[in-house]
Amino acid sequence: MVDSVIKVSNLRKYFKVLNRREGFWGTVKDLFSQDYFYVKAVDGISMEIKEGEIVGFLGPNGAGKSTTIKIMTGVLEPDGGEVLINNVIPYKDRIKNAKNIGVVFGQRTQLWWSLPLIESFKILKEIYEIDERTFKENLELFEEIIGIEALYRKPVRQMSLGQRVLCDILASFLHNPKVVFLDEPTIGLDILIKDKVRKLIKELNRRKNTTILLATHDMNDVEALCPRIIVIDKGKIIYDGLLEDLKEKFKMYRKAKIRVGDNVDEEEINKIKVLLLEKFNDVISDCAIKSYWLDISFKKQDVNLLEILRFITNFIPIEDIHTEDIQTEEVIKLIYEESRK
Ligand SMILES: Nc1ncnc2c1ncn2[C@@H]1O[C@H](COP(=O)(O)OP(=O)(O)OP(=O)(O)O)[C@@H](O)[C@H]1O
Repeated sequence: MVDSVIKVSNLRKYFKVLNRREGFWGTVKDLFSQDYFYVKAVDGISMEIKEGEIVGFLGPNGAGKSTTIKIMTGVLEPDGGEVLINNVIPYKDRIKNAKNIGVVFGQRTQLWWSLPLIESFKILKEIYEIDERTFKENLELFEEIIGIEALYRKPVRQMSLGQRVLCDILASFLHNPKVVFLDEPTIGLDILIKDKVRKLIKELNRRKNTTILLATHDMNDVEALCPRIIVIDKGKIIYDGLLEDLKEKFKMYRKAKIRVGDNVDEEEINKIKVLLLEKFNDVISDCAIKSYWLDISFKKQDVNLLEILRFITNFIPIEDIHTEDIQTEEVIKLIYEESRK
């Protein structure tokens, strides 16, 4: 049986936050204030992730993803519950935990800004006590997967964001950790580099059987890398399972993209949107306006698309229409909505 490398049970982390007042005198009064409230950043999370799994960790802003990762990496101590990363309690044994894990925060680098990349790698070799053979083997593997030898002499500050992220990912795998935490690794990257980053993550996971927890808002990351996803909202898990199963659950939804005539102005499109949502409020889950397009997500067994089209043409002309299955992004949105009902 494959072991669980990440084990978390009823994990909790609450932040005490001051109720701040406005203005100069408000700030002065705040200095003596006891008016606190608690933010339940992580509110009873449990999960088990097995060796070699890549799991997408999703949730809207402020859901508690980074706080959970900070607890798993030993940066924060939880207020309750249990956490074991490769059988180590991270906040109790930070050094041992650090040897088991790799971390990449998309917006920050762990590399030395002014040093050539290879020097950063050499420092990491010393910090993590990587033996010569492992170091050499990993550099050869990295070379084989993405060929970055040309970057070795380049200081990190001279790299493009994409090059920097690729190097940060490599650095996080250099000491052969059991688990790698990736927090928004593709944020701000262009589409080609995103693709390269995803391929690199996939290949490193395949070659090294590393467990990866990937926090992201980018559904293309999820599609490309994560068979399983854990979705959290307001500090609680609202879905833990296969992405495919979740899509199956919402497969009754379809999306119609409807192009209205050029002579229809924005105000009219907005009016139609309101009317549509009124008339089909049980079956249309979402209606967005993008330039001259109306993007409508609807439950296909409950309404015939022709009914919707007929309704629209009562008011404005339609020039074109495409239909497609609902995308992962909308599926995730639906699960957020369902959990908040
Ligand atoms: N140091 C802190 N002090 C007070 N509140 C905090 C602190 N860190 C996080 N929070 C709050 O805890 C909640 C969870 O934040 P967290 O950063 O974990 O969310 P997230 O899911 O990572 O969000 P995002 O996708 O925006 O990064 C938020 O309400 C946030 O404001």
